[in-house]
Amino acid sequence: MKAPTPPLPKFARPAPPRPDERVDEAGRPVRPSLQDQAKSVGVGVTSWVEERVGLSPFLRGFLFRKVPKGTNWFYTLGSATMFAFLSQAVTGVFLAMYYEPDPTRAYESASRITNEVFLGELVRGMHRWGATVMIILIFLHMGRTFFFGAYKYPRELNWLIGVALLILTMAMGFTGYLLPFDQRSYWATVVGVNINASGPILGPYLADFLRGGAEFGAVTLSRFYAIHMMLIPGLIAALIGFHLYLVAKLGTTAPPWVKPDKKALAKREL
Ligand code: HEM
Ligand code: HEM
Repeated sequence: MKAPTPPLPKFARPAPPRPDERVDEAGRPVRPSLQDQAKSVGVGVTSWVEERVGLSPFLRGFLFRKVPKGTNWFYTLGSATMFAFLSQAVTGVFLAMYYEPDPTRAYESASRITNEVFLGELVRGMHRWGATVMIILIFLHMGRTFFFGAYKYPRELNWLIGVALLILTMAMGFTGYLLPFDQRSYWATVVGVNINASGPILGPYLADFLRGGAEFGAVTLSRFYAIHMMLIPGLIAALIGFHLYLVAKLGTTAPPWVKPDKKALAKREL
């Protein structure tokens, strides 16, 4: 008699038989077909990861979630903003490989990127114009969510996270602007920091924090560089993650001209 199989721990699921472990009715091993062998290279790797990570229910829920009738191109503006940010991150990392955050070297290193580094002019141009594109897209996306009433219950928190993302994105533009360290970027930043200093109560402290003391100098540049390269991108990435989690959890707002589908609402499908 066959020995009973020991019970699996509660949390474990029996693994499906692998192509090379299959047996026929008489219990003889079945040679995997060529197709099975080919599958085990690609699909095998994904299922190996999936069996251990278990992300597919989450991904399926996110990628195949229902969206209301009437969803149109305006709904792509959030994703477009996200891709602008990703493009900024990729081009920014390449710029950081050549850029030197030192007052005596910054201008020279930035012009070396434009004039000498292979494709440097293209990458720097993409980063410079990408910054403007991201700001335009974020405002258009904010306009879409405002005019479609997507800030109302239950999405108020997502709107507030959006406001934080807007402020952080503008702070990226401000901190990045100093980095080329030419006359224009230097004096524009001096003016910007002085405007901050004129704010009530916290203003002078914020200006001291940005300058790294009472005077503009080498510390100011490395501070702006660290804030631009690490602090704010980390915050933006984390907030985008939370923003998207809420979009998936709460669903998408229907356009104002589409009547709510009461049946779907009752079933909490939208
Ligand atoms: C992870 C993300 C990012 C990294 C690693 C990064 C890195 C850099 C570096 C190394 C520079 C100096 C090179 C240069 O001046 O050409 C720079 C410049 C700049 N960055 Fe970023 N950046 C990032 C994201 C952003 C974002 C999201 C924005 C704005 C929305 C932005 C706006 C700027 C601007 C305006 C400049 C000045 C460009 C110029 O005048 O040449 N950056 N960035
Ligand atoms: C880095 C900036 C941002 C990124 C990457 C981003 C990304 C997204 C994405 C991908 C969506 C879902 C698709 C869509 O509706 O477009 C979304 C929805 C939403 N976003 Fe943003 N967003 C950003 C900034 C903002 C800002 C500035 C606000 C408002 C102040 C905002 C408020 C919202 C709201 C309320 C929704 C829900 C829309 C709905 O239910 O129809 N987001 N965001």
